[in-house]
Amino acid sequence: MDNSQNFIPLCTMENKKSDTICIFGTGDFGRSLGCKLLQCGHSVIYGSRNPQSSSLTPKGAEVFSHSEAAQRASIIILAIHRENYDFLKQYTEVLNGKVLVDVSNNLKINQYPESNAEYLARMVPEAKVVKAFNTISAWALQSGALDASRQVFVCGDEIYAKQSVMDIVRTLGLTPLDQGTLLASNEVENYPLQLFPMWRIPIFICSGFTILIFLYCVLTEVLYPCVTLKEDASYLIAISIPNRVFPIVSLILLALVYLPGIIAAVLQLYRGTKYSRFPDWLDKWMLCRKQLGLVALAYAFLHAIYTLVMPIRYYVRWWSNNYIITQIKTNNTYEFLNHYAWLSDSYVALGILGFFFYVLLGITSLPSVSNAVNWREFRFVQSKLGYLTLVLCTAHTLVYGGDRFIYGTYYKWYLPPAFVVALIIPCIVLSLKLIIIVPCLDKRITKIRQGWERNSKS
Ligand SMILES: NC(=O)C1=CN([C@@H]2O[C@H](COP(=O)(O)OP(=O)(O)OC[C@H]3O[C@@H](n4cnc5c(N)ncnc54)[C@H](OP(=O)(O)O)[C@@H]3O)[C@@H](O)[C@H]2O)C=CC1
Ligand SMILES: [Fe+3]
Repeated sequence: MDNSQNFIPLCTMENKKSDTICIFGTGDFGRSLGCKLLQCGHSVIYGSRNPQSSSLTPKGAEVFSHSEAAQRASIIILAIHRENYDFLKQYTEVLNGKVLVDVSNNLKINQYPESNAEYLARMVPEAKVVKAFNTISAWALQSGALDASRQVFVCGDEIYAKQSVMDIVRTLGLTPLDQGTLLASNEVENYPLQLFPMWRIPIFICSGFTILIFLYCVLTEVLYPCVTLKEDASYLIAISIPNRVFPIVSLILLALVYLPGIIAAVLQLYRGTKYSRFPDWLDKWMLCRKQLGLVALAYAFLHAIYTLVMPIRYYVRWWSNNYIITQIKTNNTYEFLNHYAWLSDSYVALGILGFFFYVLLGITSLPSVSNAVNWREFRFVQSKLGYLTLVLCTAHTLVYGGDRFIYGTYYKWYLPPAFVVALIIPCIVLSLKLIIIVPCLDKRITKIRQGWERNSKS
């Protein structure tokens, strides 16, 4: 049966606003959306199980039975839970050719084998099902607090139906994002249920390293002196230990941003082709590199701030006063060591430059900035400047370590393992990168990446 005559695409704003929009369900979402539609100049009617007793519906909207309401409109928004869709079976006739907007969400990701919108399309095959509005909450529609969620994902198989819904979305001051056909509805329905999916692995890795290194520092710098020397060094927990943890974790995370790219290059070199899938773990790792880098930047920021407050710390002031008083008492002047001045200035300079490029990397990863550069420029900044940052930060840590070990007046036995932990991954990444950029390997990898080389291993 051809029902295309039943549905007339809405082309102009004038048509759009005069066309009646029907909402099935007078619950929270139905009422909020209806209210917003009325405010924006649309004519709204409701379809309800109990048209007489629906007293909470917004002023200016009439409430009818489902079949009567459906007859009066060409667009019907279903503000009803999927579990209650069964009643629609009795109205398939009147719903033929109408645009049915599915706004439903589920309680769990992939709760049903097929998406709610596909389920609806199967139940009312002659209707034009469009998925929309599920990412906007009733509360946000009511209170106008739409700052965080102005985007409305829209998908559907019928292009005109989808276009009409997108036009309505625009008249509400929201931004429609075309997600394609109903095949995308599963993803659209899962979207509001996700909790920072791309951030999970970075936060997990970062928390793991933070806890381990923090515990190591507390054990060696607080508990060990407490047990062996009966010394209370617990004040170190507030600033000294975090300021050891943040740079170490930051450097490790920055190296972990570049490690998957190197593993991928080694794999491609080994396989001799790019036409072969990476293992799943590598894919996931590659996808969360930006988030890893941003967490690393946050830790670098903390390290910078913690370092800046050093001079106003009681412990540091006491230590430096004591140092001067000791010289006076012993009538002794410690000589100025030129190489020591060089060493300490070098690690500070390397740290400042490393931090500067770190921030630059963070800024260029912002969508508004990355949109302003082309792909090659973006790759240049993220890759070349990224490696430069890694080199500077690794050098900063190495020189700082050298400063402590060679000339430091307070060399401690527990520092070398901490430096090894901080430097091992960055050093692996940098050495592998040095090997990969050897001209013959670099040429080969360029060939592979441009698809000129395929071999039997693919
Ligand atoms: N609340 C929110 O913030 C959001 C909700 N949604 C989606 O909107 C839909 C509605 O949610 P919400 O308004 O919160 O839910 P409510 O429970 O508040 O409202 C659901 C409405 O569905 C109707 N209904 C209930 N049972 C049946 C049935 N057996 N047969 C026919 N109609 C029935 C009722 O309307 P009546 O009595 O008039 O028939 C009821 O008011 C859901 O699919 C939800 O996932 C999407 C985004 C955000
Ligand atoms: Fe530092």
